[in-house]
Amino acid sequence: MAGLGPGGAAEPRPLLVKIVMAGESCVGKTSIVRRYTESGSPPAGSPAPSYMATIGIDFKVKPVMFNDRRVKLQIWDTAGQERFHTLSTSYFRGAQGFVLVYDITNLKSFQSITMWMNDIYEKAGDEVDVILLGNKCDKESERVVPKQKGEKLAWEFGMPFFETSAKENVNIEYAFSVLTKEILEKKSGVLHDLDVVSLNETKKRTCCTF
Ligand SMILES: Nc1nc2c(ncn2[C@@H]2O[C@H](COP(=O)(O)OP(=O)(O)OP(=O)(O)O)[C@@H](O)[C@H]2O)c(=O)[nH]1
Repeated sequence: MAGLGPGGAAEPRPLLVKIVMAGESCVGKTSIVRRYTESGSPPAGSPAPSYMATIGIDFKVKPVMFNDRRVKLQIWDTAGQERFHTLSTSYFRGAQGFVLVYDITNLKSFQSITMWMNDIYEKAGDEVDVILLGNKCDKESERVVPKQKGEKLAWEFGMPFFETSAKENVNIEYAFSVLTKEILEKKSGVLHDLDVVSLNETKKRTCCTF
């Protein structure tokens, strides 16, 4: 149900948007979600934490405002390891948006993007909004995927593209704001209304790492 605003008027419920992170293992999906949703993330430039693979699935909620409307971004962080592929892609259904990530220092992660797009189309349909991120752009000396290649692939699929660094906090907030805008401008009519909840709330469900 709707809550009461400061003047006693009924406030519309927040909109729920389901976004799924996708891409190969170790490209930085969890780090990107943490950077975006956790105010306590290590300052840009901190040493990279040791890698802990996501096992199964995990989600966080990020409250944002869009055109004076409260929105809850429910961001699902899937495991990139091959052995979790069936489980991870089963969460693609019902998503309104995808953040598809490769690592600019890992050619295989870039070459797998077309396969991930096929999974997205198959499970979520071809109308869904997707953005492509070339992550770890702070590691310029180890780059093996030129920026132009990322731009070209994104252009072929008709999706926005950004190079990002979860470590240095480059383009993370901006990339999510572009995706949120695309989703809400196109699909606001079919998004779910939710009960009013605190906008400061950031929930974490299962976090299974080893
Ligand atoms: N230099 C640098 N390292 C990063 C960046 N993003 C992530 N890393 C590191 O890359 C490793 C893998 O990051 P994760 O976020 O766990 O990768 P993931 O894609 O979630 O991996 P899975 O859970 O296996 O799917 C970790 O050691 C991170 O600290 C970045 O932007 N720059």
